This record gives sequence, C-alpha cells and structure tokens, in this order.
Amino acid sequence: MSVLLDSLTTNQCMLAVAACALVTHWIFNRWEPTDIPTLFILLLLAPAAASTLLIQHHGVTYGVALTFFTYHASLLSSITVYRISPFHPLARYPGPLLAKVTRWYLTFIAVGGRQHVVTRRFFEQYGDAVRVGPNEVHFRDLSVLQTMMGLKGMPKGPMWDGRSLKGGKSMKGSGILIGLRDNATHARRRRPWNRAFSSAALKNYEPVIVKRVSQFVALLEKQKQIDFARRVHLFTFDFISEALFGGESEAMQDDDKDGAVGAMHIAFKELQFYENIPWLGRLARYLPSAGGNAKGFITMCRSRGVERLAKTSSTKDLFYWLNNEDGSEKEDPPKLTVIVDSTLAIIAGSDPTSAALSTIVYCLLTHPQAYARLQTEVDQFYPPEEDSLDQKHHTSMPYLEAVINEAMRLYPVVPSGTQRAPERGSGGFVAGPHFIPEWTSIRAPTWSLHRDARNFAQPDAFLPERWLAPEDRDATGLASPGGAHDMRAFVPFSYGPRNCVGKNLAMVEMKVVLTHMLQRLRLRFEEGFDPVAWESGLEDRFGLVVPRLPLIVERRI
Ligand code: HEM
Repeated sequence: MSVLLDSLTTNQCMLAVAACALVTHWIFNRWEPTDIPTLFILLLLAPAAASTLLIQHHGVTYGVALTFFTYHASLLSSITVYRISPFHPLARYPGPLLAKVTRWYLTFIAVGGRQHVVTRRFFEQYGDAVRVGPNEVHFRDLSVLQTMMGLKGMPKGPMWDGRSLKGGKSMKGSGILIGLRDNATHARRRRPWNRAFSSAALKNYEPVIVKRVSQFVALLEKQKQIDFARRVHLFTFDFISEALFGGESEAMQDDDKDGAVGAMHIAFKELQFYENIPWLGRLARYLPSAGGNAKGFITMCRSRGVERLAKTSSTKDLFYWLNNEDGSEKEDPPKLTVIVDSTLAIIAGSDPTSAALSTIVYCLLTHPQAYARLQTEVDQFYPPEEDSLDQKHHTSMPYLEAVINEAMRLYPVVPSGTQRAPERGSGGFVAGPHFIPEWTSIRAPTWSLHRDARNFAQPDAFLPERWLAPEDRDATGLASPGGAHDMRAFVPFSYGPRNCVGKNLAMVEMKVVLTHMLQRLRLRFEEGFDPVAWESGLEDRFGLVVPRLPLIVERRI
C-alpha cells in the first residue's frame, strides 16, 4: 500500500483528494447532513486523513494546507456547478443566480429585515415561482398555498431547526409546538392548545382582557405623548402573561423594568439568522456567546413557566390546559414540554397582536376618512355611557372588522409566512401543479399574496370598504375598489391545521382595545412624523417588527 502511495505523483494525489471531495458532495446531496459530528467528519476529518497523500511529497505543513485547499475548493466547485446545472431538481425554477448557488444570499437579505419586500420584487421579476436558495422555492400561487398548508399538507420546514437553536429536537418532538416538524407529533401536541382556545375557554380570558385593556388605556390617558408601538407591546405582554400564568405581570406599570419585552426583538434578529442557516443554530447551542440574547430571553420565559408549574392556578389559565390540569389527555405531558410551550405562548401571544395593533393605528391615522368612519361606528355603539370593554356590539360593527382585516392584509405580521418541507423519506410532495422534491423547502409569502392585484384590487391601497357588504360600501362616499377580492389569499393567521391557534383570542383582544381606545381617546401623530420612513422601517424578522410610532393622545370623554 505504502509503495503504491509512494508511486503517486503530486498531481495524482491532488486528483485523489478531489475525488474524496466529490464523494463528500455526493453524501451531502443524498443525506443533507447538518449534525455537528457528521459535519466535523466530512469537513475536517476527511481532508485531514487525505492529507497523508500529500504530506509524503511536501511535508506536514504544506501537505496539510494543500490538501485542505484542494479538498474544499473541489467540494465548493462541485456544489456550485451542480446547483446551477440543468441536473439540479430545482433547475426549472428561475431566480437570482447567486441565490441558486448559496443559501447566504437569502440570509443576507433576511438579516437586513427586508425579505418581504425583496421577495415581492422577485415575483414581479421572475414570475410566481422563484428559486430563492439552492434548495428553496417561494410561490405566489394559491393552489400551492392550499396544498402545502392544508389538511394533508407538508410538515414545517428546517427553519425551525435553526430557530429552536436545537436542530434535530424539533424533529423528535421536544421542541416548541410551532417548530414541530412531524405532522403527527404536531397534531397530538396541538390538542391541548385547541382546547385552550375553544369558545368556552375563551370566556375565561375575558376578565383579563377587560382588566388589562382598561389599564392600558388609562395609562395612555395619563401619558399624552407616547411611542404607541412600545406601549402596546407592553400591554399585549402583560395580557398574555396573565392569561397564561394566571398571575401578575407589570411590564406596562413598571415600563419593562427587567427588559423582557425589549429583549424579544433582539432575540428575533438572532433567531432569524439561525433560521436561515439551521446548522449554525445547532452549533450556536454549544457556543455560550452565540445567540446570547435569544438564549437569555428564552431562559427568562422558561423561569416563569417553572414558577407556574409549582402552583395550581385558581383560574383556568392557558397553562391549565397545556399542563393537562383538565385531565383530558390520558398521560400528562412532560414538564419540559409545558414549559417550552408556555415560552411560545408568551412570544406568539404578545408580539403579533401588538404589531397588528400598531399597523391598524398607523393605517387609521394615515387615512383620516377611515378613522372618522370607524369613530362614527364606535360612537354609535359605544356612546360615553356604554361600557366599551364589553364585546356585545362587536358583531354589529362591520367597519371595525374591515379595518382590522385591511391593516392585516397590507401589513401581515408574519410577512414571509412559514416554511414547509416534504416529510423525510417521502420522496417529495405535490403542491398545486408543482412536484416538490425531498430536501426542498417552500413558502408562500403572505406579504406577496396579500399585495397581488389578482387577489385584491388596488393591492397597495388601504381600503377597508373592500371588506364590507356591497350595500355598506359607499355609505360615506369613500372609494370602494370593486374588482378582485379573493378570500383564499387572505392568510394573516396562516392556513390549515398548523395555523395560528390564538386567532380568535387575538381578534377579540384587538377589537376591545380599539373600541375602548377610540371611545375614550383622540390620537394623532406627533409633529414631524414621516409615514414613508415609518413604512420603510418595518422589519421582517419572521414576525413584523414595527418602528417607533410616536403619538399624541388626548382624552375625548
Ligand atoms: C394578530 C395576532 C396574531 C397573528 C396575525 C398571528 C399569526 C400567526 C401565524 C402566521 C402563525 C404561523 C402558523 C404557521 O406556522 O403556519 C401563528 C402561529 C401561532 N400562533 Fe399566532 N398570531 C396572532 C396572535 C396569537 C395569539 C394571541 C396567540 C396566543 C397564544 C397565538 C398563538 C400562536 C401559536 C401557539 C402558534 C403556533 C401554532 C402551531 O404551530 O400549531 N397567536 N400565528
């Protein structure tokens, strides 16, 4: 053997190293390994072993360096050529060349916070199916949306391995509900959540809504000059914390003294990076300094879950259902599962609702006629002597719902939607007219669907009238768009069995906030507010992060 090795020339040794790299590429292609031990073997150990070939010609230092260079250059070249070649399974999809070559292209766009806008531009440039990564395609196509998200749809995609900072955990079922990538496990874990948000259970949260909304509006009355985006986030945080744990949370009162709410958006930025490069998320788990804000925030949320676990609540809070305190499930869930899911509840139950409320207020203030029409509706049902914390008139207030829907259409709070991918070992999935090969991730970005003129006429205009029955539309002479209005494309809460479980709670909460606030307060932008700058400051961090919304608040009654 050693005689054979001795007889090889330097060029032949380099060819052998390159051949090893091609085998590695084949392994990557076939199994897409992302776990750290396998990456370590393929990217470090394999070239280290191959370097014995060149060491005999060039000594240790130069031999090892030349081997590593040859190995990784061959691997990278082979991967690049394959990804842009006609043999790649996604070759038929158009898209930016760099996006086809490397995942870092989309990552770079995503960390800039503008993925929602850039993806829409891609659709305009390339058509309704765009390859945005070596193994990722985005669709602006309702048939894809419905099949990928529907009852027999695809499981959640690998972005959740990165966001959970735990890689494979989300495949095995111990991650948070939203990140569970196995449909059966997800459906099982979703059952207590569905019970927690049934119509009967929602009644239990009503006293918390009343208490927290009146506290929120009373604080606004006192403050006069506010950053609405921040204040409303503190409100939704306190509300969901109390609805979840039954106990107290005083972020509104103490102005987020422990920084929990502020930390959420910093954590979002970090997690967004890892969602794009999931294997780095797995690595970050072992590096104490990586993802520090996200880890700190998650630890803080978990500690609240641990505290609640030690008590039994006197009310049927959300934790009551998640912890199987109603006894509906034969077996109690593992404590860790309850704790991680209560972390999810804090984030999912506070951030999107606050972002939606900010965009609703922004839309009203930039459209004074719509504001006036909503004010008229609120005054009709909630004159000063009527309790505006009581939901009893909501069903008779079509304009209230129209305003909420229209703001969520224009500014969906999960702008890029969530990723789905075919089940491992399934061979692929048929989504609408497309065959999606295994190892491919897809999305139907909500922002682009909502702003497609084929789905909604005048897609960039704020026209709540489009949501009204025809006879109500022109009541105040405001423009009504007519034309396209495709409800299948309206998915602010996502679609199908893995959609937002808190949708009904969020709608009630937003309606109570708006009716109570509009009954009691007059809102306007602070002098010098620039709507164009505000809109371009919106960031897609999986959740929509809204910039400061400086308002002047005056009492009406
Ligand atoms: C305006 C407010 C809200 C919007 C627009 C919204 C939107 C969404 C979206 C788009 C998803 C992703 C679904 C998917 O992966 O396809 C989601 C998931 C989720 N949301 Fe909401 N959400 C809102 C409020 C809430 C509230 C108040 C809660 C209460 C805790 C909540 C709890 C959840 C949970 C637990 C999930 C994960 C569901 C699952 O994977 O089965 N959300 N939400």
